[in-house]
Amino acid sequence: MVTVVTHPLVQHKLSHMRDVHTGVKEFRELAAELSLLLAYEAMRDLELEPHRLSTPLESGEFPMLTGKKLALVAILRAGLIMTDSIVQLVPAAKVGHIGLYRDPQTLQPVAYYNKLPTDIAERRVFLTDPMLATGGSASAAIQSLKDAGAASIKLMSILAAPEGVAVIERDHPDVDIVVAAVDSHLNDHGYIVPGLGDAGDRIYGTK
Ligand SMILES: O=P(O)(O)OC[C@H]1O[C@H](OP(=O)(O)OP(=O)(O)O)[C@H](O)[C@@H]1O
Ligand SMILES: O=c1cc[nH]c(=O)[nH]1
Ligand SMILES: [Mg+2]
Repeated sequence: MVTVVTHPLVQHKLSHMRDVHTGVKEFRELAAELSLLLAYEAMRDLELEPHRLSTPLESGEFPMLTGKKLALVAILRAGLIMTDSIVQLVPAAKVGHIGLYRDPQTLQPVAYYNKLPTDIAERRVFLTDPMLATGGSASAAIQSLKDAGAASIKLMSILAAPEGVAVIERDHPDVDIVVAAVDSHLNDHGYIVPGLGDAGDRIYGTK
């Protein structure tokens, strides 16, 4: 299932991220803010259970998070900006990292790092990468999460191409996707059009 978050705040911030005139500082801030808004949607179905506590006026039962513990997993590099932001909302979550880069010629993902919480199998996993383009990187990252035992995985991206969404639906039909927009198509270099350019380079100022 793909959820496109159409909230005006999300769409407004995304348009600023797309703008070629938006500089590194603002791009980074927007990515972090958008990540919080996407997490608000992606975490909508977290379970609550009543907890007894006293307000200054009376005692009662009030809802608090329960159920499975959480893990945030970033696909390096660009996914880091998202986990760094979202962990503010769920400070008890563990954070994992999967290092992948996309070979510019073949567009195939190349793995270079993997560090996941040892109890990932018992956690609800929120995998972050701002860009879902061909879907190769996200599909490989989901496979390595499953190989490590993860059974509940949601993918959070800022922008997707229809091609990437189709790859995840084909390879991992059990994984829900939350995005701010699904764009038109990929160009010959595997870039999302109209897109926002190279997310990693725009976040870290490497171009
Ligand atoms: O869906 P795909 O076609 O696999 O492309 C998407 C990947 O490309 C970008 O990373 P990149 O390879 O530029 O690495 P970086 O984050 O280190 O810049 C992006 O952050 C995704 O991980
Ligand atoms: O458009 C794209 C495609 C892959 N990676 C990016 O950062 N941007
Ligand atoms: Mg990049």
